Amino acid sequence: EFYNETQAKIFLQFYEQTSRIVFNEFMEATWNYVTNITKRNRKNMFQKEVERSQFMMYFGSRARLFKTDHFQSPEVKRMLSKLQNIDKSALPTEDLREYNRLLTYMETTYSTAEVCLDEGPCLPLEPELEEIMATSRDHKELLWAWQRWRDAVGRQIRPVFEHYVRLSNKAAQYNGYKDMGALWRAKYESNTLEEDLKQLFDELQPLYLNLHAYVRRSLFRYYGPEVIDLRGPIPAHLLGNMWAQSWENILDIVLPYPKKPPEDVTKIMKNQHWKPEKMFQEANIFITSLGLLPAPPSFWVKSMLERPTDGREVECHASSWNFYKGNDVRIKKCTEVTIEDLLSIFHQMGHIQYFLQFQNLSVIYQEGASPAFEEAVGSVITLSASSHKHLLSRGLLSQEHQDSEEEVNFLLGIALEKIAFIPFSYMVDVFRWKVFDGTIPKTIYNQEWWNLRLKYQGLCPPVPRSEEDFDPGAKFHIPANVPYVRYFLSLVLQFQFHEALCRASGHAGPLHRCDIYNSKVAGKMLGDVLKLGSSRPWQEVLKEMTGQSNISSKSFLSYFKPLLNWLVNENVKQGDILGWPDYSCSFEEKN
Ligand SMILES: O=C(CCC(O)(O)[C@H](Cc1ccccc1)NC(=O)c1ccccc1)N[C@@H](Cc1ccccc1)C(=O)O
Ligand SMILES: [Zn+2]
Repeated sequence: EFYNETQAKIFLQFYEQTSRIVFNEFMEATWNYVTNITKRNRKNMFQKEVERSQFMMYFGSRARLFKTDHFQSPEVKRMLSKLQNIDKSALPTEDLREYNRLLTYMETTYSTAEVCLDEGPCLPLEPELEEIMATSRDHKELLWAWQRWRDAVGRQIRPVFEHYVRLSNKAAQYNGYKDMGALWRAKYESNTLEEDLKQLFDELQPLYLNLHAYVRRSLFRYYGPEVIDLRGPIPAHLLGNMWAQSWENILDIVLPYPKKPPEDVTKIMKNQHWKPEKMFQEANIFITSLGLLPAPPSFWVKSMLERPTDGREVECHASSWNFYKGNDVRIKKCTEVTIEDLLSIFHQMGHIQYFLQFQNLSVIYQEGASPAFEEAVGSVITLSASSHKHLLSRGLLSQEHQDSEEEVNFLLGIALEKIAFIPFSYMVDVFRWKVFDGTIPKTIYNQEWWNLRLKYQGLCPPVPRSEEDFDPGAKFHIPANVPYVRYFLSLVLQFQFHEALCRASGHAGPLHRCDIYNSKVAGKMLGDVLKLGSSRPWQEVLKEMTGQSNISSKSFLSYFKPLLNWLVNENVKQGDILGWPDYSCSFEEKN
């Protein structure tokens, strides 16, 4: 019955006013729960979630009634079509209650899990277990933490995961998609997404294969032939990270020129008595130096910058929050004083900057141009912040210049974070898309997870796995129902942004020496992208910023070109092969 455009505009106006209130109340209730996990707060969160879903159902179903074909305004068309995708809110009430119970159970199990020593304390993931995975060089201790975390989390999530999958697909179908993977992919407004992803992955593969071979050789030297097979996959507990997703913490083991070790920025931060608040101020200083918006006063009051010491249970995985009310934006992070956490804070402050820049847009457009844009904003600033030039200018390094060998050491450090992340960030949703579309049935979830870990990352489990285990459940985004391919696309996009911002700031020379700090030109270029939110297709936004309308691996490859030459040389010198033809970590004869 609503046909004409005028009524559509009135309908959207009405949505505009009411949605801010509903979303604000929902965000407050969710925030109260994740920063103080109690029964009462959970009940209140569920109540607000039901109200939000009823609200979305009302507007989502009415938005479908408009025949927009002959509407004049593309804006009205775009807004009405975005309103129609209401995700889980499309579920009937009983299914929705069940789904929310499952989601909260999985996320809370992950957030409150800990591993107890036979006698004495129980260790949570952050910071204790992550600290062990990052710093221990005893492969038996690493195995202990790796295996016990998976026992504590993955095994608890396994029984409910198939119900989560079933209800996710039901919700997707109510929204007109064949399964939840299709709904997630639709967010990228591209009908060539999967081919584009595959092409980007193939273009980056030579970098990864050479890094993998080089790291395997280094681990072979360090842990010996009983642990490492030079023609096989690498055991997943030896890479300095609970999920082997980024390997920067084992730079000391793999350092190309050990006689010229880089300064330990974490140690310098601790010597200079850095505190979490100062780390956030440091990121704020960088961002405002670009002429972008500062974190508002309420940010410093309302955020949770450290794990509380009053015994409250909290969700520690870092996240940034928009409360759709004036300038109320917050970060929740259990910050430790380390360089890794400082860079993670830059990532979070990127999300905050997006919120601040698009806050005058319609609520419907208050999101990134694509989920990859949201993730790339903070990470592109991190690329400048982690440069030798920047850390030196901020007093976090004291050694003036880097000779060519020190530069290789530096580039390898960045490669351990960024290149290692390529296959992991690609495969997490390859796994979930196959689970959603039924290619991977529930009987072989774990076996298929490890088949993909072997195929893409060249890793294997350090001990035999079974279908009682559910190792994907040990990674936050899977119990938390957060899509992951956004980080793969962000990995490529952040270098494309970096090159464009560096060029705009007048940088000349190798990309890895660029620091856009203080560049108002770069800041304006970035701000103009963020102001658009999701009001325009991301391809148009990218074209305006970089001149290209497609995501391209060219910038990523040119950033690491100097290192690739060195790695290829090194691997040839060592006679190392690329890949892992011995496809298993045979446990028997080694341990
Ligand atoms: O998970 C994160 C950082 C958290 C976040 O900022 O991406 C966070 C994830 C999250 C948490 C709870 C609910 C939903 C998503 N995302 C945000 O806070 C966020 C996302 C979109 C808009 C606004 C905020 N990083 C990923 C990948 C990554 C990114 C960058 C460097 C290293 C690693 C990881 O740790 O595996
Ligand atoms: Zn993020």
